[in-house]
This record gives sequence, C-alpha cells and structure tokens, in this order.
Amino acid sequence: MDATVVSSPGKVLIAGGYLVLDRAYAGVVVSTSSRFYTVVQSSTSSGDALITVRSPQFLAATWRYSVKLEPSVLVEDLPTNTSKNKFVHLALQNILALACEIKGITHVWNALSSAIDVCIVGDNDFYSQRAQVCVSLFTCFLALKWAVQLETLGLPRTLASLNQIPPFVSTGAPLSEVHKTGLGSSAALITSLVSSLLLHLSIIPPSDLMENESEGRQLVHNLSQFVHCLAQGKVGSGFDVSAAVFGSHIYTRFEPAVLQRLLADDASRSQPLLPIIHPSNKAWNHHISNFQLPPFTRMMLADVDAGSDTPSLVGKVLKWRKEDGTTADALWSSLDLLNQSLAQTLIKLKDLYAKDAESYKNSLNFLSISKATEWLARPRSSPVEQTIVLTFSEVHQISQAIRGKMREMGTLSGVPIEPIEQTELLDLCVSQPGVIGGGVPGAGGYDALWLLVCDPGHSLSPHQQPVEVIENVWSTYKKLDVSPLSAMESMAKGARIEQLDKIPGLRNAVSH
Ligand SMILES: Nc1ncnc2c1ncn2[C@@H]1O[C@H](COP(=O)(O)OP(=O)(O)O)[C@@H](O)[C@H]1O
Ligand SMILES: C[C@@](O)(CCOP(=O)(O)OP(=O)(O)O)CC(=O)O
Repeated sequence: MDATVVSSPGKVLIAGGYLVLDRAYAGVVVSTSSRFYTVVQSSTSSGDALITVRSPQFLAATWRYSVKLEPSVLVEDLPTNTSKNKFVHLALQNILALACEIKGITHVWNALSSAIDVCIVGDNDFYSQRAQVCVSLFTCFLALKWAVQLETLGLPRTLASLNQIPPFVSTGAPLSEVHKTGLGSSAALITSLVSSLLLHLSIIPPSDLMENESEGRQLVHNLSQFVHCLAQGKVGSGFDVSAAVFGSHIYTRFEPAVLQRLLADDASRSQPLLPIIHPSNKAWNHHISNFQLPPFTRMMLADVDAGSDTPSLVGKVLKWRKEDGTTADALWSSLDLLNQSLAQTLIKLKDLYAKDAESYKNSLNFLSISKATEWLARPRSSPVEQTIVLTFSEVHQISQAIRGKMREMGTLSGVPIEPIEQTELLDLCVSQPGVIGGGVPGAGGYDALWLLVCDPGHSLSPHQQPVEVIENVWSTYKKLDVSPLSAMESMAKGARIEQLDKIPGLRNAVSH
C-alpha cells in the first residue's frame, strides 16, 4: 500500500497578539512554507506494537504503542519506550476513538490489519540551529556540524546558506532539548498527524483535503484543536492549529466552552467524541476569513535570541487587562482597528494588482529601491500608480502604529512585548529600502521578528533586492544574534496531501 502523506504549515501571527484570545477580536495569521510532514505506511516489523511513531530528526525519538479497541479504545506506550510523547500519544488515542465512533470497531480493525509506521518530520526552520550550540555538551559537539557549515566554513547567516543544509536534517539532540523557533511545531505536527491518520483509516476521503471548505477539513480542525488543548493542558486561541488546517486567514477564535466537557472528562474517557467534534456542532463558532499577502511581496522571518516563554507573557498581560479594564479596553479597541485595517489594506493591494498588474509592478520597482518614509515624497506619474504607492505607504504606517500600541501594551502590563533591543533592530530594518513593515509576531518578546518586503522578482541592478538588503542587515548585526528562517508565506491553503517522492529529502528522512 502507498504511503499516506499529509503536510501542515507553521504560523506567524502578524497582528492580533493577545487580542485574538478574546472572541471579540480577530487576528491575522500567515501560514508558512515551512511544514510538518507525517508519513503513514504499513509496517513490516513484527512485535507487540501496532503503531510505531518515529521522529528521525531527534535522538531517542521512537514511540511504540499497543492498541485495544474493546471494550473501549486504549492506546498504550510499550514498556520498552525510553521516552514519552504526550502530544503524539493523545493524538493516537483520540484519532482511533473518533474513528471507531464514526466507522465502527470492525472497520478500524480492518484498517489496522497490519501494523503501521508513522514518521514525523519538520522543515529545518522549526528548530533553531544556533540554540543547539549551547543546549548541552553533547549537542555542542554535534552542533559543530552547523557551525562548520555556517560559520567556520565562512558561510554567512543568509538564506542561501540555509539552502545548503540538507532538508529535515538531524538535530542531534533529544526533542526535549531542542530550541524551537516559534513557528508552532506542536500545532503543525498534531494537524498533519490527525489528517494523515484520518485519511489512512478512510475516515475522511482524500477529496476533502483537496478542498478548502469540506466537512473533512472541519473535522480535522475540531479534532486537532481538541488534542492540542488536551496535550498543552490549556485552551489558547487556537490560531496556530487553525493556520495549520486552513492556511493564512483572519482568525476569530472558538468559544472555549465547546471543549469544556471533553477536557474535563479526559481521564475517564467516558464521553463520546463525535457529538462534540462533528462539524455540525454549532458550538464551534470560530470564523475564518480569506487572507493572503500581496503579490510580489515576501514575508521574512528571523529567529532572534534565546526565546520567550509565551504562557508567562500571556498570564501577565491578561492579569493587567483585568486590573485596568478601562485603559485596556481603550487600547484593545484602538489596536483592533489598526489590526483590521492592516488586513484590509493588504487585501486591497491584491485587488489593485488584479486590476492593473503593470502599474503594480512599475510601482513595486520604485518602492523596492526607496525607503518607506520617502515613498510619498514625489507623486507618481499615473494616478493608478499613485494609489498603489499610497496603499503600500498606508501598510507601512499602520504596521508602525501597531508596533507603537504593542509597545504601549508592554509598558502598561510590565511585559517585554517589543523590548528595546527588538525596537532598535526593527527600526533599522523598516528604514531600509523596499521594506513595507514588520513587528514582533504573536506574543512578542525576544524570540523572533517578521518583516514584509517588496520582492519584485527580477534584478534591480545596481540596487540590491530588499531581501538581500535585509539579509545583510541581519548577518552583520552585532547587538543581537539574528538568524534568518527560510520560510515565506505558504500559498497552499493549510493541510495538504503530498507525494512522498515529490518533497525533496522526504523519502530519505523517512527511511532513517
Ligand atoms: N518532530 C516532532 N516529533 C514528535 N513530536 C514533536 C515534534 N516536534 C514537536 N513535537 C511535540 O510537540 C511538543 C512541543 O510542543 P510545544 O512546547 O507546545 O511547542 P510549540 O510552541 O512549538 O508548539 C513536544 O514536546 C513534542 O511532544
Ligand atoms: C498571545 C497569543 O495571542 C499569541 C501567541 O502567539 P505566539 O506565536 O507567540 O505563540 P507560541 O507559538 O506559543 O510562541 C496567545 C494565543 O493566541 O494563544
């Protein structure tokens, strides 16, 4: 039987951090070209395990499970497992339980008539190369591979250097020690695991993952959100899982009450899943509205420092919001206006391109070689081009205003949302030619930054492309350690069925 392969993208919340936790406010999430891949195959190995899950990029990352379907579904770690993976285990338990409820025990037994091997790999972007240098002596030794590639061999910290690293490279560390870059590894992993197994067990048809709005995709969403909340032990806004399922969009969260009974009952597993997880359950009131970055622009991401602990930032901001409701409400309202106008102005650019591609490209050539503060200095020769330049300039101003409000949130709540070190770096970046805007993604902190730059797709000689200008700023920046990520926006909308041999390096990674 052929392998069943599904990939799911990572995420960057470019606007709406903290606000998106409240259903009254929507966030703008961009899905990334960097993805998690789950490959399900029949297994030739015999033994007690019905399901073997492997993550070959990590040390000691094989988990073997026995499965009972009667009297109730029970997936158990084999005693020989040397580590546990709560996310994977909970996913398997609940996927099989839901599958039995939908298609019956006999169907699931037949689908599992031979043991299965599940292999999970993530694009290199999900894990920081730099962090490996310091996590442990052992990984220090192994990380020399990376250091040798990127520094000792004189390779600059650029996108071209990243491209020279083999796909799905081994991190040389156990999962527990690896430093994540904030692209949402667990959400992308759970979504690709849930989708691939629901497909493999014939619970959803492949056609459902080829469409954006199918019942199967909604089922994947609801089950992935549940498993993710259960594994994380908390209900976040869910924008990360939503991006992994649906791709870039404007996200309004679901009311957490929809999962309350299931989460409370998990230990006894006495509740049926289907009435709650089924797409027809109206209590799932999340809202997904279409969004995509404008043509000929590129999102650039940098992994900045040692990272921030999102839950502790969230706790402090929400505590302050409760204590100073009036100030917070005013801030939330003004920030939301800016967030929504950022989304709509970016969408407007897509429409302007659709109306007059030539004027759009002409404008982009000009924008690419001048700083945003100079874009309106001289009027353009045609009114259409003037409108396009004006609209790009609006995006710049709105994104700068959002940064200002996020800094205000940080100051008022005593949380380093855009700490001064990040402000200095971002100010330097957004003052470069061709840079439209940027900020700290999600909860902010020290760990990452995003930029939107013009990407005209042809040489601007004698000028550098904005992407190159930024790579240069990052690789020569001294005050912080800044590494680019190779991710850009994913044009594919969320979870996607893949062919094993069409993804460079995937078959090789899976066969290790
Ligand atoms: N490649 C992988 N293979 C298996 N499990 C993984 C992998 N990457 C992440 N995980 C699971 O996700 C967990 C990390 O979740 P979390 O700390 O919420 O990360 P994130 O913030 O990236 O979503 C890990 O402990 C592990 O259980
Ligand atoms: C604060 C938030 O609104 C956004 C956090 O976004 P991040 O992208 O910073 O999240 P992590 O993946 O956990 O690092 C919390 C939420 O929406 O759940």
